Amino acid sequence: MNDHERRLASVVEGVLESYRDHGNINHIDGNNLPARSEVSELLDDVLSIVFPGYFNYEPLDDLTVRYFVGARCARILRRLEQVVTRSLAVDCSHAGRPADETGEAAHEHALDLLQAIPSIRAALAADVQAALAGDPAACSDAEIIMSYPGVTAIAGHRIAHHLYCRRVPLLPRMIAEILHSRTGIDIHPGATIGRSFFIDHGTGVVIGETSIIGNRVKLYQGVTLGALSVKSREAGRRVQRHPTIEDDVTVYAGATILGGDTVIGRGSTIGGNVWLTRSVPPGTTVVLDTPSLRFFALNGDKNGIEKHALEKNGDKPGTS
Ligand SMILES: CC(=O)OC[C@H](N)C(=O)O
Repeated sequence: MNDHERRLASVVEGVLESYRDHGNINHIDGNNLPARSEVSELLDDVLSIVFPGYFNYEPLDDLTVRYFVGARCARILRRLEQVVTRSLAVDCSHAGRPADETGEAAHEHALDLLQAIPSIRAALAADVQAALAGDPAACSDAEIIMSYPGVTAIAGHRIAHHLYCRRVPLLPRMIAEILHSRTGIDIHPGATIGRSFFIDHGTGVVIGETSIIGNRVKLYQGVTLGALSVKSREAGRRVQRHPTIEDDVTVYAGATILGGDTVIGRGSTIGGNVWLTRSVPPGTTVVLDTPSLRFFALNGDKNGIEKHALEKNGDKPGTS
């Protein structure tokens, strides 16, 4: 062995020793993990049948769409089976269970997701409509579907949430993080989100695992629906850690709403940069009085509070 080879051998020994010392970040049990790139491609395949014609080069018409959907469904089924099998195997290995029945379970999960596409599409049709109705800058469905990060995020979320609710491990979170890196919007797949949901702009939005969001809710960039304190995994899993946002609420840019007991009552408006850790009743407008950093929360006096904020700040509450 020359000096170069000796040094290389010693480097390898050092790395192997670190594997023995820090086993929690090794995956050396012989099972393949789902690759991030294949999950990303799988997500694109699903999106291509959810929004047909928008994300594929071949033009579709009444005749070709049937063959397109057939071919894509077959490919999604095969790819999903593979990644779900591997995801289930990771869970089995953590729990010390044999992974012998994962293939059959994966087949069921894959079929189940494909069967859910029509209902996922129904929800997304309402989300796209909410974007068109809620943003004067939006010109068409095509513009929204092809360019709005909020719509990409909610589309992927509705797919990931379906898998999460059926207890598919790992994969829903991988989908969520792929969407996070594509859009800047971080929605945990566990979050429950109602109909006609719209995130405008979107960068920096964080929606935690146990958040519950009602119908016709609109969020702007930088909104956090977060946990009030970090709990241990065991304690945290049993309780709601993130807020409930009731129907018809708008939350403006940069607002932070925290805690599992925090309920934003229906029809409320939460202004830009507000920090909120307690509930507000229906119809409340909460704005940050910037000069003195005090909150104004008035129930049912939307005009009064907005006027006050205008007088104080010389600007509109919230930003868009
Ligand atoms: C969004 C958020 O506050 O997350 C905090 C932590 N990851 C939890 O889920 O409790």
